[in-house]
Amino acid sequence: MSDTVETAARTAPAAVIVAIDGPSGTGKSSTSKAVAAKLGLSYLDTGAQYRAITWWMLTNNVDTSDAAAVANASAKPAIVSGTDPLAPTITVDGVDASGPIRTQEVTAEVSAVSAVPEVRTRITELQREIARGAEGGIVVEGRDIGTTVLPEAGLKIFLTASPEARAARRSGETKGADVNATKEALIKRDAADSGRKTSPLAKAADAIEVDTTDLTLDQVIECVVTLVEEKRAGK
Ligand SMILES: Nc1ncnc2c1ncn2[C@@H]1O[C@H](COP(=O)(O)OP(=O)(O)OP(=O)(O)O)[C@@H](O)[C@H]1O
Ligand SMILES: Nc1ccn([C@H]2C[C@H](O)[C@@H](COP(=O)(O)O)O2)c(=O)n1
Repeated sequence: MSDTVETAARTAPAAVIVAIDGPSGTGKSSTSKAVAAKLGLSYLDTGAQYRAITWWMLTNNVDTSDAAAVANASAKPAIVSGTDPLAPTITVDGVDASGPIRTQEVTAEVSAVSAVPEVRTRITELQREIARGAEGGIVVEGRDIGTTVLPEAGLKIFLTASPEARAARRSGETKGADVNATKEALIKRDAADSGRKTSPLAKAADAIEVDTTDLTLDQVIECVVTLVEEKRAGK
């Protein structure tokens, strides 16, 4: 090994896999992106992948209430995720899907599609492949990352927040949205995601829970950055 390579190997922080799970609207995406950008890690939004496959089902007239039909079609779409935290991307069959996957229509159907075991197997394989390929480390956010997708993750965080705080945050994004209706929709989606048989939304036994109800986004980011740095330092 040359001196330069040896020095780089000694000084480069160890590649870490960070799993960030939690219910809807707890701040997983905002926190994960910011933490990954600050620490030079890759970033994977696994919810976007489930949304992408749901969008494909809807645009290809697959009945999303028919689990067998969804299972049969689950291998068809080519889903590609870009992992730069400053510009994450998602394409389906080569088409940019970042806008269409955020529609109400997709949000309403994504829990049903993501509960189908064949869909989970397919998307979980993609996620593991991406995490394995992220040589500098990665922050992966979702619902079952710490429990099922990457149980070997070096650091697992489970974000929570009260339904009221989460609804207020979401309503702030869509001006004029009814906070109570938003809250009911969040609670319904969490119940479906927690209640499904295959790898439900759950906190891993070794995850650190961070209640973000009374924290600003900056405070949550700082807290997670500190936890990653401590992990890298072997504390
Ligand atoms: N601690 C916080 N305080 C105030 N607002 C926050 C906080 N965390 C996140 N937000 C805001 O709440 C909204 C939802 O956050 P975000 O999309 O990161 O949540 P999420 O857990 O990824 O949600 P989902 O699972 O539905 O994708 C965003 O508008 C974000 O800016
Ligand atoms: N690891 C994951 C990530 C997401 N899902 C499902 C359940 C969510 O309701 C949906 C959309 O996720 P969001 O964009 O809101 O983070 O995708 C899942 O089952 N497992």
